Amino acid sequence: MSQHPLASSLQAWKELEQLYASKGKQINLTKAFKDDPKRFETYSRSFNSSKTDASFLTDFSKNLIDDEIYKKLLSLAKEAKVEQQRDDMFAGKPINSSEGRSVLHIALRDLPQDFNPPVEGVDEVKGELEHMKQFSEQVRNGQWKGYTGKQIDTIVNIGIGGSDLGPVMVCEALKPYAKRDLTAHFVSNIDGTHMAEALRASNPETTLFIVASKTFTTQETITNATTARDWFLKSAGDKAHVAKHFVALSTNVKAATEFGIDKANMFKFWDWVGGRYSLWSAIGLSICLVIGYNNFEQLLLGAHEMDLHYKNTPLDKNIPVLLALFGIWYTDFHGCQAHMLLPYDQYMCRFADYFQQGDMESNGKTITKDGERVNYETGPIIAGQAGTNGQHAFYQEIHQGTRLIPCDFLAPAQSHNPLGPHHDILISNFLAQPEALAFGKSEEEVKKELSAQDQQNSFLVKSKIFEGNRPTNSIMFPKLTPAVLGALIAMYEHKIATQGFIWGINSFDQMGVELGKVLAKKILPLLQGGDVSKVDGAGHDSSTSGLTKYYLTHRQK
Ligand SMILES: O=P(O)(O)OC[C@H]1O[C@H](O)[C@@H](O)[C@@H](O)[C@@H]1O
Repeated sequence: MSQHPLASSLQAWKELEQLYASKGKQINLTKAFKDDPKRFETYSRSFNSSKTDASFLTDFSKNLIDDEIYKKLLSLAKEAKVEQQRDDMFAGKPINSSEGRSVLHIALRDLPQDFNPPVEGVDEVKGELEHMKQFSEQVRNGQWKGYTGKQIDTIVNIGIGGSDLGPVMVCEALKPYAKRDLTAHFVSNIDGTHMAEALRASNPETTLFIVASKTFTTQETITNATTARDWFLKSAGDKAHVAKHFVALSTNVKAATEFGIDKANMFKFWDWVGGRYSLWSAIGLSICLVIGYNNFEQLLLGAHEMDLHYKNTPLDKNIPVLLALFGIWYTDFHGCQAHMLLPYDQYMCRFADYFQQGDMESNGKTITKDGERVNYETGPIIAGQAGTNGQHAFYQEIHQGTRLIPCDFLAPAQSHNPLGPHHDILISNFLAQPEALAFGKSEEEVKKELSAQDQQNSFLVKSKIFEGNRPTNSIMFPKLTPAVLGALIAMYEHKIATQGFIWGINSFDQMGVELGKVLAKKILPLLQGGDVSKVDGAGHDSSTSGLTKYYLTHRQK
């Protein structure tokens, strides 16, 4: 028997197809809630941690499920051997099979050493954390001085993808814990504008550049870092000063050394840390600098508590597993294409961007680990925005569009900025949207609100109807603390992993980002050569050649 069979060949999958056809698509949430006054109790789950302040409530009751479907989804997880695959991950087995690597971001936050996978490098985690602690404390308390003896007041994190999105998202989410007199810029894009704007706002005497790249070969990051170093040396002159102003976060010590970074200023991690799972590693240095090491440690500990929950909780109470299963129910049986992440917390405004990479780069795959092409959908399109901005932008389609778009709503009970009536108003929206999505507004209700004349206008009446039955998960936590954020991130990481386990795909490589990079490297010499007459013979299709010629004739001379 194959190790990673197509999910569609599993018995539970086939039974779910039948359940979808016989009743799944007709589940009516209004009726379901009326029939079962305890539906909220039945389908909500709590996460509590004894060692940190991380806790939250997840309400799954507004999903298009009944008891039979719910149980069948759990059987799907069992039959797909989710527990075995999860345990293999925690044990350090090389589950990233295309690259022959373990997947051990859980080891980066295993401070109490509960898992201790026997993999090379795991025993170095504590030492690297200690290095990050010492360095970040020196910078924050002003002991670390720039080349003219001044304290650092600006940091520029240079990285892209996983070496950017995590630090950006967390620094934004935990701003209430930030050292406010330390300005942090995050430069990712190869577009020179990104670096130019950061440099414009920085002083070479007081700026620390953090070059964050797992491979230390990424074109954007190396180009941006080189530009930053040139800019710095224009003022500092002597190359010896680079050591005070440039540090590297990488698994590639050799390439970082070649770039000119002092060994003492390198923070390393290991090939078993995926880029999009790396904020817990040295890649989190900018987070330590901004919020302080102790808060960073709380973030790790909160995530670790979620790791324990994922590892040790039976499937029917296992929050990441349930999120994964409901997601599969929509993606593969209801045919949903997208999934929205909607945090009602301004500080979480980059959360959906972060998990856009986390989910789409992990599960946007078509080939199972056995090399077969899947005959079902895998990872959904992830998007979202902080509430209530999204309500005034794209919620129209979620409420009344032709597509079913499942959403996760997240919100804190307490605000870091309790300002007049704001938080109650915010939360009233957080509560109202899932209610509106689930229960809608019937023709009868619409008519009651209209004048006798308007009631005759069938277009108007129909336009105001909300069909309802649009599924949501709601997640509430007391306050957005570092440990709560850590647990929430880990929860989604494990949701993504669980879905990948069920779909039989490898969620931990990213071969799909390679081809475009290779082609860009082939095209670049044509652009740098600047000879329009050479374009047609360069072996590109007529569209690429036509666009290249347009660029060469219109670009800056
Ligand atoms: O940290 P690096 O090596 O610079 O990679 C940056 C990014 O590059 C690619 O787009 C992918 O591999 C991402 O997963 C990664 O996060």
